[in-house]
Amino acid sequence: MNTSETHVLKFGGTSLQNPNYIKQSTQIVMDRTQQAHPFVVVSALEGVTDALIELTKDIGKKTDLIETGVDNLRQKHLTIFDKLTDGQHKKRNRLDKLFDELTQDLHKLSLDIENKRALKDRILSIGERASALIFASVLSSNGLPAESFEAHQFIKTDSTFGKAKVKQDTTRKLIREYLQQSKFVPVVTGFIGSDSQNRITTLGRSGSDYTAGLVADALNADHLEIWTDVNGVLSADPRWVPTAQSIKELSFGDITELSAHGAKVIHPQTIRPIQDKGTTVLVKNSYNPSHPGTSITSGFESNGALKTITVTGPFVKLQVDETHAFELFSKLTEWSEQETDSEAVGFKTSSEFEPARFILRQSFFEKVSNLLGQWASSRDVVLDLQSNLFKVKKFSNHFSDDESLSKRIWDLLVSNNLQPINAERNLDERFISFLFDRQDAQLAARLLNDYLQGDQKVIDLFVAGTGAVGHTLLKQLKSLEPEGITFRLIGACNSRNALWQEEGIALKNDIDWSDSEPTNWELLIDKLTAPHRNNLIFVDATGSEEVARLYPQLFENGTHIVTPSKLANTFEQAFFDDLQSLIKENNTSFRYETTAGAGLPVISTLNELQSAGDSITEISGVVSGTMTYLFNQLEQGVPFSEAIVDAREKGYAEPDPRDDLSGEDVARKFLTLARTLGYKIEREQIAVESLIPEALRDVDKDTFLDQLSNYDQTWEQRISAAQNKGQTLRYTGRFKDGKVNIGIEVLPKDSPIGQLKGTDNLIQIFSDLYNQTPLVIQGPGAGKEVTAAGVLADILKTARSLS
Ligand SMILES: NC(=O)C1=CN([C@@H]2O[C@H](COP(=O)(O)OP(=O)(O)OC[C@H]3O[C@@H](n4cnc5c(N)ncnc54)[C@H](OP(=O)(O)O)[C@@H]3O)[C@@H](O)[C@H]2O)C=CC1
Ligand SMILES: N[C@@H](CC=O)C(=O)O
Repeated sequence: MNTSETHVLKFGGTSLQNPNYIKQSTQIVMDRTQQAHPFVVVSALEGVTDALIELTKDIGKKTDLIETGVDNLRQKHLTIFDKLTDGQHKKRNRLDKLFDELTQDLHKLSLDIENKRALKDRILSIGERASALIFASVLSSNGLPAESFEAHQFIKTDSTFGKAKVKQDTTRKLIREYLQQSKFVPVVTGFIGSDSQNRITTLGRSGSDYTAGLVADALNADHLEIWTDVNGVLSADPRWVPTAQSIKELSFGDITELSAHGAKVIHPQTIRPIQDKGTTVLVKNSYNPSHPGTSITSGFESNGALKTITVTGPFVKLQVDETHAFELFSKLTEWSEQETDSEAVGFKTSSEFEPARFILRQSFFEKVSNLLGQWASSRDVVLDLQSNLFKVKKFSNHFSDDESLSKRIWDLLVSNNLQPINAERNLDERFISFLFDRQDAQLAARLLNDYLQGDQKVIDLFVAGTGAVGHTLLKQLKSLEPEGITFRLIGACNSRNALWQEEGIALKNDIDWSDSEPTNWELLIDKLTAPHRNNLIFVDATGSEEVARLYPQLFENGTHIVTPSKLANTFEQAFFDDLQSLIKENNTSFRYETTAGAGLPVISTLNELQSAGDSITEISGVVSGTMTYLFNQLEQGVPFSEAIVDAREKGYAEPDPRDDLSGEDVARKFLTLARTLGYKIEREQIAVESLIPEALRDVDKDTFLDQLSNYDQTWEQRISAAQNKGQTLRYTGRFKDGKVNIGIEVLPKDSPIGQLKGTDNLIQIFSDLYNQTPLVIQGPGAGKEVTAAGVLADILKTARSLS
């Protein structure tokens, strides 16, 4: 063991939630011995302190539940012990005995024969005492001799049970005496101490962090490491802000301030014992030990870059009539002096002559409501009462030197229709705080967090349709790292399953549908149009009419849409017009580049020519990849029926290949192009030559595919006839003078269109500027890869246009 450095590693309950996590945490300690002398501090196993608190509640009325409650805890600990150790009998007996002790203490508590508060602390201490025993035994069983220490032997406190104050000098001396001499790796119980009469005390919730700080101080540790279940200190609580990011570095001042203002990172006292030392504090993720986490040092100067949001609550906003305002103010002042929670009471106005407004912690409000009840017997005193409110606080060192920062924050909230119920700005303490109801608090926290990430924009995506195009798109998205943009896939669905994960679905090759629900568009639309949505791009890769008909609802809610589906633009003209108005009114965007020519830049070229003042006079050529593929296959002797099935299997043909063969797909493309240019045309006005044999026009898809081979010979003859004359068949379309014509053309094999290969499209654009020779766009016009890439390009353009 290299003892040149001393590292104190504290493992919280989340790092000790089951045998696998305990094993992982002990492995971290074992690996550390290569580099330093480790001292371990542990919390109780996850959920155990809560279970102990629950057992103590109303104990007098439920003594019959003591045995079962204790037995559950005993079994939980012994099972883990047996699973992870090589059966160290003495330690197992000690563990077992702890639960006998617990039973006796719970009975004593029910009989009310001893100081209740002291008894409760002793009961709560069982969690840490049991976990330290297990942790040390696991280390020893794996070849690293370790010894558990009960910290009440050396952490000396006053007798404030539940939140005892530590006597730091005595504690420091005793920790050194006990731990420095240990030949083994010490595993210390967090959270507990003892008073001058050696009665066990506790240091308050999350007090194990504080224990670790005290141990680090006494041992002059080089590192104090807090091991938890997230990648260090995050920019916000991920339950409020799923995009919260890990902060690389913080100063001691930053962390103390954040902890005091509700960031549940580490116990506010943790840093105090070591703040004048050179100890580096690291907050790390025991599930992801290679992540650097957050480093907190006394020397670090955050220089205003403290990018953090906290959300605290719930609060109550109370306004009383002026006759009672002063009395309530005095009473609250008196009560708040005894409160350790700095946010229990907030005053807004407090003059004798006007209604006063108070913002109170909801739990504290109970005290106040009794008083109001007494007053209410004489008259109505409560003028306004709002509950379930939350404070969103943004921290920055820059409020004092950058006046525009708070204005920018206000503008951000206002532009998202967020009106705080109350706002406070506190220059000295470096934060600005807004009070909202729960829903607005969530949106505000997300907006502020995303804004604070500076250039990094967070864009939510929902992908409907995970077939050929949708699935390929998700694969392409996985390997994309666009500068300044983080895409968060909040949902995806196909016709069977819908998966929704507000915090973002992990982008893997295939979506894991195990937590999905059956697809239900009514429910999905409710979620997609929830009022707090911001910067959401809905991608429709379904080709489904049901989905395309939902666009108006999405646009109305400010959602942006990207789609390769030709449907929405080709329903009745009135629907198209309606979409255009909604897009304008709601300042949203609609990108559908891949609906004509797949990945080829056809629509953007038309838009650019028009916006440059050019006037388009004709669009003609081949816009069906499947048709080019089909004719080329036929020329190589592949039967008609096989070529169609093959085109679908390769992902060129539409979900229903009859849409290609009927010419419907080409009609939709020309209709889209014409409407994009501003022409008003109904689908019925377009003449289309269908390749579907008369007899198969009204049969279902399976019968159609079954009977297609009956027509193989006819097509073989038609193709050879053309080939014999040096000609070829191509399916073309022309839009000119407001009219569209679509059908088969017989062309010389060596003409530009006759030479098309694979799934090529060739689109000629004639305009005032391109009036002699057309502007020609040529390339593959079908296929999942090129189409998905085109959809991705539209997503990126949309994302870049959003603020
Ligand atoms: N393939 C190409 O080359 C090009 C395709 N496009 C267009 O892209 C779109 C998708 O084509 P492609 O990927 O080939 O088609 P697929 O048939 O391979 O995929 C369609 C997907 O949409 C899902 N779906 C269908 N209806 C619904 C519904 N009502 N609700 C939810 N999901 C639904 C299907 O679910 P399930 O998996 O359960 O069946 C499937 O996952 C079409 O509009 C097509 O015109 C555009 C340009 C080129
Ligand atoms: N089925 C279509 C796909 C692209 O829009 C085609 O073959 O062109």
